[in-house]
Amino acid sequence: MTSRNQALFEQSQQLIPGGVNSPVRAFGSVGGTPVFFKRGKGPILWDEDNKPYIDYVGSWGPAILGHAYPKVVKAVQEAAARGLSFGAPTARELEMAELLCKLVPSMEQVRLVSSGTEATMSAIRLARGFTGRSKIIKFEGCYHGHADFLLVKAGSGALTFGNPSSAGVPAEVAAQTLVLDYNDVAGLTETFKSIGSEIAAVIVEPVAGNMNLIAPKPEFLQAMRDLCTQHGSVLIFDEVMTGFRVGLGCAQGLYGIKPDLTTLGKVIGGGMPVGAFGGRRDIMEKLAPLGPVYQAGTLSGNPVAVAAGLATLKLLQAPEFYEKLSSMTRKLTDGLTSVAKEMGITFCAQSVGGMFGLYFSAKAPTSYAEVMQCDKEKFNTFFHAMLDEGVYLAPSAFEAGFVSAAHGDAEITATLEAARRAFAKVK
Ligand SMILES: Cc1ncc(COP(=O)(O)O)c(C=O)c1O
Ligand SMILES: N[C@H](C=O)CCC(=O)O
Repeated sequence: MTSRNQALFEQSQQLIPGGVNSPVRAFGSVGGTPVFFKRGKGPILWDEDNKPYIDYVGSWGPAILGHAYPKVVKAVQEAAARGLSFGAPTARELEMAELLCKLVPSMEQVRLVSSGTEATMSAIRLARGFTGRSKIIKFEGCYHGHADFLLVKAGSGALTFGNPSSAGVPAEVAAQTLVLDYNDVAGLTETFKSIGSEIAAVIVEPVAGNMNLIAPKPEFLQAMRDLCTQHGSVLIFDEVMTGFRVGLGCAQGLYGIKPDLTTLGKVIGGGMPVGAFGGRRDIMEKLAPLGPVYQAGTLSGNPVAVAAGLATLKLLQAPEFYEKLSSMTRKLTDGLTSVAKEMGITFCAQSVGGMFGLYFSAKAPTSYAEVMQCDKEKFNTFFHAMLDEGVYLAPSAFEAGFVSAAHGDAEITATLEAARRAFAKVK
């Protein structure tokens, strides 16, 4: 690791807990010193020592067009020049709401917030206010941000650091969250059979991306749709990661299942802090100021953030955008799988749209239990070998990766060449 990164990390640890402003950035899972980035352009990031990396993290998903995309940067600059925040409605928020309601199949109304966590936290409160019930169902290894009632057997950094259920969450709050196995239709059906009338909401990542990547079995999503309808529970698709990442209609468009509420973040802010939740009109109308469920935000619908989001969403509607993104992502995962096979490494990879999973196992996992059986030590060796080669993968075996529209054949070829040398170190 180069010296300026190290010096910055040492100084940061004096002033910022763990030296980072979000735990997964700390390299706690893979070991070593986190990279401090100073610049990004297209698919490339440069660290503080000017070393370039092909980036497959994309700010954990938002950078779908690549870094510093000129039209998005221009939209931000123009919006900033008009005023940074008004704390009052703007015409651009309406434009954003119109676009989201047009593109997300189940969305009839939407409210903007400033992060994915705010979106999921608010959606759960709304579902509870709407149904008058308290209990919610989530799935082990899914991460929905850091609200108390969702930090129960959670994925992402919580899983990486071995605290899937955080300290500081009162036991009585956690007791309202039932945790079931992802892709387990029988477990879900059984739970609804015994306490269906008490369930306010089921929240799910329709493609799980916070315990590596787990694709949903279509019958799993269908079962939760049917059970929620049957028992009057609110189905929430947490599309903070999958929204506009797996397709223009999000995961719900891809799998043809309409949730009652959807949460969004990441891509819809184009790299700026934006989240959103929306869905059925009769549910959304329970929100203040119309209804009794309170929810608010000083910077909600911030004009600069909305400008970045709108510019990004407009560009995603270009013909064939998702076909090209998906095919480039598949080229990466197919390429990595075949290099590993040639070299006799037990490894596989898969993608959904522009997100992907890498597994040191013979087949792609379908549950949290199977993810835990992948070889984490091999992933860590591979991660560091790739980092040395100038390829920046997510610094944890429990995170999905992301390809942007700026990644082309040149980056994929360079990545596969790097992987050949990195796999040699895993052997
Ligand atoms: C599926 C999912 N939901 C919610 C969140 C929380 O979003 P944020 O980090 O913007 O609060 C994340 C990511 O962190 C996520 O991946
Ligand atoms: N897995 C998380 C989001 O999807 C990673 C982002 C973070 O928590 O810093």
